[in-house]
Amino acid sequence: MPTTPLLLGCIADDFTGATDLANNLVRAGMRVVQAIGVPEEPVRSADAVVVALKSRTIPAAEAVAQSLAALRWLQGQGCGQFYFKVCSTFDSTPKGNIGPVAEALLQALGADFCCVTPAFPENGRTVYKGHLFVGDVLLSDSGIRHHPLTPMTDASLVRVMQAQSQGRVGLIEHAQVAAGEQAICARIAALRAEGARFAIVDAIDNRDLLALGRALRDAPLVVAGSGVAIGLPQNHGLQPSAQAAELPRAQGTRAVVSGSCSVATNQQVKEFLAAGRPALAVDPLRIAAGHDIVTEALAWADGKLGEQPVLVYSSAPPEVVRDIQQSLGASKAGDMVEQALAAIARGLVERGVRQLVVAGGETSGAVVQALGIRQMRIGPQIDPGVPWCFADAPACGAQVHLALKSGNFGTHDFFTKAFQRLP
Ligand SMILES: Nc1ncnc2c1ncn2[C@@H]1O[C@H](COP(=O)(O)OP(=O)(O)O)[C@@H](O)[C@H]1O
Ligand SMILES: O=C(O)[C@@H](O)C(=O)COP(=O)(O)O
Repeated sequence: MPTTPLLLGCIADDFTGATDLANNLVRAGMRVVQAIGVPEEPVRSADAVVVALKSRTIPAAEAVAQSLAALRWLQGQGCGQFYFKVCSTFDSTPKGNIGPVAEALLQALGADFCCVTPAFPENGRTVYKGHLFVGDVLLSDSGIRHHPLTPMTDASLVRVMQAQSQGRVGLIEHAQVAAGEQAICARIAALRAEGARFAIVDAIDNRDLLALGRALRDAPLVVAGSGVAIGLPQNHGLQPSAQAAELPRAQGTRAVVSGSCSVATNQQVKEFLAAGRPALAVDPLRIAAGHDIVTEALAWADGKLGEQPVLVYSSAPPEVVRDIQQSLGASKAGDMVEQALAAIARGLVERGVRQLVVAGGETSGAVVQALGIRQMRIGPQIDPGVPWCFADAPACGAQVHLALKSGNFGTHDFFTKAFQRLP
């Protein structure tokens, strides 16, 4: 057992999501350690641990098994409350994995109900009447409808969650959330009395999330994007803190590896190219044809690494991704590209890159695993949802600053701005 029990035990379904959650907890006053997979040793000097899984798109039974293993470890650390971090765009397949994992966690905790909301207003994710908006448009009209692995075509979260769950899904509407903690608690009690297992919760601004956080003080489980995290540390007397954890000074050369095909990332790649910076495109069809893309990319990087960041990317617009998936299959194309980019990232760190931005959740998972990283310290925020982190990368015998950027997060100039934010 650690010296003091953890206040919050978190399980994130992907690696960028985990840093996003850790970032919001740190800003709201918690000391947070992010573990890659279930840790083998206890964590000391932390209020919360975020266990990062890569379970968003794997078969539901595997996602359940991994999440339960994480839960057992967190329970062993004395955690009093648990947080299942899902994507702010509710990315999931028709078979899950949000519903099956949430139900398994509830059962393991001996609980019968939990609130579910991906709302993250600071990043334009709001929920109203149970419908998820991304910026000004419904989820189903946003770029997420073209996601390579988890295209989201229905904005009704009650419907999406119900399709993945055995238990009944209800709704806590904005009027109740805006009325504050007591009204939310009353609505939760009513839904539980009606036999609902889940409630999608409307939230359109941080005030809503803070009220929801207070109402969830005694909830055993929360299923949410990172937004709700801003409202939980207050329940332990912790105050928001603008001071992110300090990280060591940055060293080495800089690189960006991007496997995200999301709208924001495509724009960030475009802006990097337009500035005439060194960039290399990776073509999935050439990987499939047996070309040694990894050696080619690293040979290219040998001549380019220096003062300015380099970019290696497979990011592409939806019509190009569609063609590639038609010829290779979506899952095979995804795996191949992830493995290639992960091997390239490892080669870049072996060549002295010590400041690495990775764009894409699945891509980040593959890169972090290839670097052998087990734990990350969370540092200053670059943009909402994306902090710098610092980690030992034992596979390369190095320490590295890493920014794991969710596909749709970050401003257009993220791939250059990020490096200016490091001490
Ligand atoms: N050009 C491409 N064609 C097909 N699939 C691709 C291409 N580039 C990347 N991918 C795959 O698309 C998926 C993108 O997911 P991810 O890395 O999670 O990004 P995001 O954070 O934008 O969702 C990954 O599995 C990646 O390997
Ligand atoms: O909640 C979010 O949107 C992010 O934290 C996240 O999980 C995004 O996933 P990717 O788009 O796959 O990076």
